[in-house]
Amino acid sequence: MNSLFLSPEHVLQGGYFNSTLRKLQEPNTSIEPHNIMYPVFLLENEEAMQAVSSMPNVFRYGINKLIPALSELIEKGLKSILIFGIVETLPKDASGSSADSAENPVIKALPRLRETFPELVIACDVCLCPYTSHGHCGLLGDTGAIDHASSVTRIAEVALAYAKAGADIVAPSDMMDNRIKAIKDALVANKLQNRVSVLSYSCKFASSMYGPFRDTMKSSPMAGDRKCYQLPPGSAGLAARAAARDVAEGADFLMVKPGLPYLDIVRQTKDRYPHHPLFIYQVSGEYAMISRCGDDAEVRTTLMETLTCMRRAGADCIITYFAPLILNIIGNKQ
Ligand SMILES: NCC(=O)CCC(=O)O
Ligand SMILES: [Zn+2]
Ligand SMILES: [Zn+2]
Repeated sequence: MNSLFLSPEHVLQGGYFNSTLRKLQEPNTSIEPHNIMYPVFLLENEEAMQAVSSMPNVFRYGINKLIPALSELIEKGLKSILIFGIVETLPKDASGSSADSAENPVIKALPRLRETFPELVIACDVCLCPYTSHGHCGLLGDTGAIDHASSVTRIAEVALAYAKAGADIVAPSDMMDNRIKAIKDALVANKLQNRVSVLSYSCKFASSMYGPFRDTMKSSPMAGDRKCYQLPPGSAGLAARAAARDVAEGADFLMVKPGLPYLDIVRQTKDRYPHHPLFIYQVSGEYAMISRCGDDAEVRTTLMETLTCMRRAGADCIITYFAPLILNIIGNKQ
């Protein structure tokens, strides 16, 4: 009777009955420190430290508070960060001039971070929205629509300024067409091409899951939305073309953002570009959801399951506000 239901070639459970065997069944899904990048919010006021109300356990730091916080995390294994500058007193204007002025918090902090943490990989988000009066990611022309040529020129200028100040990676999140080529050209013209890489937010969707981040950064557009430059959530085709374009323009690394609802795009991108390390941005809305999914233990297991699935889908590195918690979890396991 039993044999009717147990045809040997259909028995799978013999292959995963203990944890070592289960690990073998999950290839390339381990979470090690180099698989994690930590986004940090950097304030102008060097002594400030503010909690982010919409994101539990996330803070905005002035550089003098950020350095000790990072030291602790680096001791636990942190390998890379992604910096977002926030201006509070510096002017926001039509050209986003505070993005790369001498007073910009990122420009000021980079030499100190570089010197204090020589081994840390420092990526800088490159966008105009935190610095423009209108809050759009590019510059606007007379009609109020994005002006492509001036936007790309300005984005490349800002990326170059961060590269010169000490960034290892510049990460344009603006989604203006052709910016990767403009940035690569600027790096080559300044002989920085072999010590600065470009992480393209290649497949960045116009998602509703950026809400807590925009509160934090005060970077919502004053009017309109970003649907004319970020990708429509249902479009796998545009995501494929955007990745292809960025690869052709010389992107070193690709990204899919947000993460969890877009794992099909992660797999599609990895399959087409297996030789380009692929990042996922686990965005603020994902952070908020997982943070509230249950008690501490449930948050931890849900988080680690999510990261495992992101790795399974093809992600090499996950940009996540959970980095401090992840370092604790994987540190305790080893
Ligand atoms: N350019 C960076 C983002 O838009 C981050 C979004 C998020 O964490 O919600
Ligand atoms: Zn932006
Ligand atoms: Zn953005």
